[in-house]
Amino acid sequence: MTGDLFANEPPRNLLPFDGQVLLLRGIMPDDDADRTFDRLLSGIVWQQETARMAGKEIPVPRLTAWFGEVAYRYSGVYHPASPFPAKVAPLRDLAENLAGTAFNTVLLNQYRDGRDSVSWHADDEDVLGENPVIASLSFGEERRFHLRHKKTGDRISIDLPHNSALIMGGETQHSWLHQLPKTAKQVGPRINLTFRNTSPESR
Ligand SMILES: O=C(O)CCC(=O)C(=O)O
Ligand SMILES: [Fe+2]
Repeated sequence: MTGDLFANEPPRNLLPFDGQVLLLRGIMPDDDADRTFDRLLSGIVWQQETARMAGKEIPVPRLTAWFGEVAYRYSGVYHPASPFPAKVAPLRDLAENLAGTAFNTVLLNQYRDGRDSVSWHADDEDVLGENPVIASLSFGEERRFHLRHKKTGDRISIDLPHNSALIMGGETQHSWLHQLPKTAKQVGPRINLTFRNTSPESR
């Protein structure tokens, strides 16, 4: 018994228009969520990717990992298919159940502290198809997530707690950008898994 009067309410759409964003809390028992966080932090081979900006290779302000049943290209880098490891496979099953759709790729982000971030973007690559459903699982430190409408400038702010899932669907990626800004607060690491359904890319 959590004492939360609304614990069993269906989640409501957090966007006012042009898409659907749902936040689901407590997606697994707390012990499992804590264990999942520890296992991902220590058991995933985290990469420091770089992005080319004004002719220079700049380290992206977070660590990443990628797994998928199909090859994928992001930031111009070709990633051959790489099967889901045992630590991630059950999380895919959970994401599929929560979102009601199948996923064949996952991008993991580790935000080591408040200096790590992801800047404004939409997950609108052609290989994700029209109106993709994306399930984004959060473990570890709570961080704030922003959405900004591309035309109206409307802004939405959502705190993403440990052991939660953010499901984005409908027109969200056409109409809205999202970011996870840096914070001046002293914060510990956060891990995010972004499950997607991607069409295969050829080299
Ligand atoms: O960390 C997050 O919650 C968002 C990550 C994200 O937007 C992405 O990987 O495309
Ligand atoms: Fe994204």
